[in-house]
Amino acid sequence: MIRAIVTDIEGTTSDIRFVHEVLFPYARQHLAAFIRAQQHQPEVRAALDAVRAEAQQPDADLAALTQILLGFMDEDRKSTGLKALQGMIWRDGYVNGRFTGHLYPDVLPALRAWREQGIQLYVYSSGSVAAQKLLFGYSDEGDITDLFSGYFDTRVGAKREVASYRTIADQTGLPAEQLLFLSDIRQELDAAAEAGWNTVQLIRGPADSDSRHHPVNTFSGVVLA
Ligand SMILES: CSCCC(=O)C(=O)COP(=O)(O)O
Ligand SMILES: [Mg+2]
Repeated sequence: MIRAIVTDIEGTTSDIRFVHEVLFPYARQHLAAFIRAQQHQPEVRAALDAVRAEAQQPDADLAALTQILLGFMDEDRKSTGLKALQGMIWRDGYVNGRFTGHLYPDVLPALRAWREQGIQLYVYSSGSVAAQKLLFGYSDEGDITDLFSGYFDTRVGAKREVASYRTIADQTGLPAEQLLFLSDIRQELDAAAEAGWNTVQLIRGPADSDSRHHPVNTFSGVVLA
């Protein structure tokens, strides 16, 4: 019996185009000015140090860091330091009404129905936990963060690593067979399945013929065993 559902964001609850055509360009546009202005804030300093370590450039100055971060963005690298900075930059965009977090129309009714059935809901995304809370806090449908019991990001590990799903299971306090992961990416679902989780693949675009995961086009197609 499924007792908790963990959902991915990009391509699952929300359109990839919102992330790649709205969020990522906004972060790119504001990156240099943001790190120049906020470099002494402890959480910004920590993220910049993490980027220096990841890039193996311990002495990188702000100009070098900006180039490193733009390169990480170009390769859509799921760098924890980059993701932390993107989340901080997006805050202004959400708060000032420049954009709202995209939600497919089938998502909110399903999340509400699952909560009414007593199922716990969690988020697992490469976007930082702060960025996840912003997307759902300033979503197209308003603030829906009260639906979620917790949020996980790459600090528990990468989404294609089996160990990440074992860590999340430990943190929910539930056995793997009572957990369901929703994602559009086959390799993430493979890792979750190897950790013993149930999986369902969201197919918001073209079919994935190589996948062994149960495919659905919308959250309303998710059937809980
Ligand atoms: C929190 S929304 C931004 C998502 C993001 O930065 C990203 O890299 C997409 O990651 P996901 O794991 O949701 O595919
Ligand atoms: Mg995804």
